[in-house]
Amino acid sequence: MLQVQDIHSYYGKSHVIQGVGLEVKQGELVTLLGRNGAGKSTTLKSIAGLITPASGKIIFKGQDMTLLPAYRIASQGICLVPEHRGIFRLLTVEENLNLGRKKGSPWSLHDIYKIFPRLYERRRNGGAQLSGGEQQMLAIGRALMNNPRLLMLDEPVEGLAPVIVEEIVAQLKLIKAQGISILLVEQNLEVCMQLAERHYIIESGKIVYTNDNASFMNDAYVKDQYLGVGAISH
Ligand SMILES: Nc1ncnc2c1ncn2[C@@H]1O[C@H](COP(=O)(O)OP(=O)(O)OP(=O)(O)O)[C@@H](O)[C@H]1O
Repeated sequence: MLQVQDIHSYYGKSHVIQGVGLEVKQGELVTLLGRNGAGKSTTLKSIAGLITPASGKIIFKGQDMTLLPAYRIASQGICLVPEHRGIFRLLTVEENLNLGRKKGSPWSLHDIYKIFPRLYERRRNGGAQLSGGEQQMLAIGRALMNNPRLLMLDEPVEGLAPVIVEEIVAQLKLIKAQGISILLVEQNLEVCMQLAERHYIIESGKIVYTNDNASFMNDAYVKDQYLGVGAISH
C-alpha cells in the first residue's frame, strides 16, 4: 500500500533523512522506532508532504506521491496525526470532528463516538478543556473523519497515564480492525509490541533494522543497541 523508496530530506543544509526505505501493507500496523532526533517525525512529515523529499520516491496505492502538496496527499487517504495533536482549542469536540470530515467520507460522528465514548461525553466541551488523552483521541477521531487508508501517528501515548494508554491501545486495535493501515512512531515499546506486525528502527536518518514483531520482542540486543532499552523491556 505504501512504499517509501530511498528518500532524502533536508532542513536547510541539514541532511536529516538519508535514504529511508520502508513499506506498509494493506491493513498492517508498522512502527518506526528510534532515539530522539533519529528522524522519525521528519520521515512522517516527508510522507505527508509537509516536507518535500529532495530525492527518492513515495508510492501510495500504486501512485507516485513524492512531489504532491500535503492537501493532495491527504485527499488520497494518508493522514498524519502530529505529535502536538493540532486540535482547535476554541472549538468544541463536535466542531473539531466536523471540521475533519471529508466530503463523501463514510465516517459519521456516531462511528467516532463508538470508538471513543469519552468524546461523546465531552462533545460540547472546548478543545482546551480536554485532558491530554482526550485531546489525543480527538486528534485521531478527526483524522478518521477524513477517511484515511493510512493513518500515521506521531507518539500518540506520550506523557499519558497508563490507564489512558491502555484505552488508546484498545481504540487503535478497533481502528486497525476496520482495515486501516497504521504507521506508528512511539517510544513506548510495550504499546508497539502489543499492536504491531512489524518494526523499523531508524538511526541518524537511516533504517538500520527491520523485523516482525515476534523476532523483535525476543531481541534484547537490538533494543539495547538502537533504543537503549534492552534490559528493561523483555
Ligand atoms: N524544523 C527543523 N529545523 C531544523 N532541524 C530540525 C527541525 N526539526 C527537526 N530537526 C532536526 O532533525 C533531526 C531529526 O528530527 P526528528 O524530529 O525527525 O526526530 P525524531 O526521531 O522524531 O525525534 P523526537 O523523538 O525527538 O521527536 C534532529 O536532529 C532535529 O534536531
